[in-house]
Amino acid sequence: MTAAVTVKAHAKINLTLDVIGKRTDGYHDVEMIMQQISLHDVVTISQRHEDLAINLTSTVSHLPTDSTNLAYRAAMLMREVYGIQSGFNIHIEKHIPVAAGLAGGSTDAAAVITGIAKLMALPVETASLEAVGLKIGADVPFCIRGGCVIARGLGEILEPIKGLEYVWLLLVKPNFGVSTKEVYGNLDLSAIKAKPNTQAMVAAIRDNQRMTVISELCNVLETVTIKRYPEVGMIKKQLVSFGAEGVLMSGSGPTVFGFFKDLNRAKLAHKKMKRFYHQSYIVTTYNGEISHKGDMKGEF
Ligand SMILES: C[C@@](CO)(OP(=O)(O)O)[C@H](O)COP(=O)(O)OP(=O)(O)OC[C@H]1O[C@@H](n2ccc(N)nc2=O)[C@H](O)[C@@H]1O
Ligand SMILES: Nc1ncnc2c1ncn2[C@@H]1O[C@H](COP(=O)(O)OP(=O)(O)O)[C@@H](O)[C@H]1O
Repeated sequence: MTAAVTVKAHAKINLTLDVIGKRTDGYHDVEMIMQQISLHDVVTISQRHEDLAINLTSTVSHLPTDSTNLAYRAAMLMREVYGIQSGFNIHIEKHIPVAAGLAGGSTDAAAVITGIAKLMALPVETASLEAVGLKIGADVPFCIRGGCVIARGLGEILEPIKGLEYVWLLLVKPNFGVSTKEVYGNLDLSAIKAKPNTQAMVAAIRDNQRMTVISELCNVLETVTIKRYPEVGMIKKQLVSFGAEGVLMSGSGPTVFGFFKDLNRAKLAHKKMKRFYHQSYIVTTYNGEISHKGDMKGEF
């Protein structure tokens, strides 16, 4: 049996995000296009033969190492669902900013689920692992699937689509985080004026119509987060003034991403934004190892 498994846990952005309605359980039905990006954590998992403990370590001191860490919960759940009689050591090399709208916690949980399945050579289908992932959070099934999808339902009904081709993006995370629960909780569906056109975005991605992709960027959760944190709107304007062709907040925020024509323009804007926001990263879209041209964790 393999001694340790290492998984790259990629972050995501939302190219569109629509909320269709509120459900009776308090959750919301969504329709959104999710795209993985090159920025990733590195999650290493090994089996503990001596006990049943989950021993989690990470490179950042403020990240919880107990059952409030989604990666920890994922390991507990895998043990329970598949009757695994051993513990696990999990190490997270953290690069994705926390509480940022980039699915940092969800992707670590997804990496633990797929990592344990591989480590233990479990004969399971991806769909079963996604069902386990949904018990942790709405974004976890997508993080297991990867690439680019239209996500519906809570975010777990996944329709894979052709991914956005290699695009240079600058991510800027303000120096605060937001709670996804609070953002959905403060959403007033009747106040939403601009809704995404999911099919128009799918067609623009498929046909590689860059300018149409940019004009179709739309996230209804901006109505909540930008109202509460005007700084997010200011970052969008700053990115445009520094050369971004299109800008949008990812997920519930507060991270903003901007599209850049080439790496040089992205680097110029990055230099300017980094003076105010140390958590800013040049990244690319990510559609799997084969099509990807490098290994960037956001080191620019
Ligand atoms: C907004 C999005 C967009 O991709 O991402 P993030 O900004 O979190 O990255 C997702 O919908 C977030 O997914 P995720 O962060 O996994 O959500 P969960 O942990 O399952 O839920 C956190 C809270 O958000 C609310 N929630 C979440 C998903 C959903 N479809 N409807 C909801 O109302 C619920 O109040 C829930 O208690
Ligand atoms: N492995 C993890 N990485 C990041 N955050 C985590 C992790 N486990 C639990 N969390 C918690 O989950 C919350 C949401 O973080 P994160 O998943 O990064 O944000 P988002 O859902 O906005 O993408 C934070 O309060 C954070 O403390």
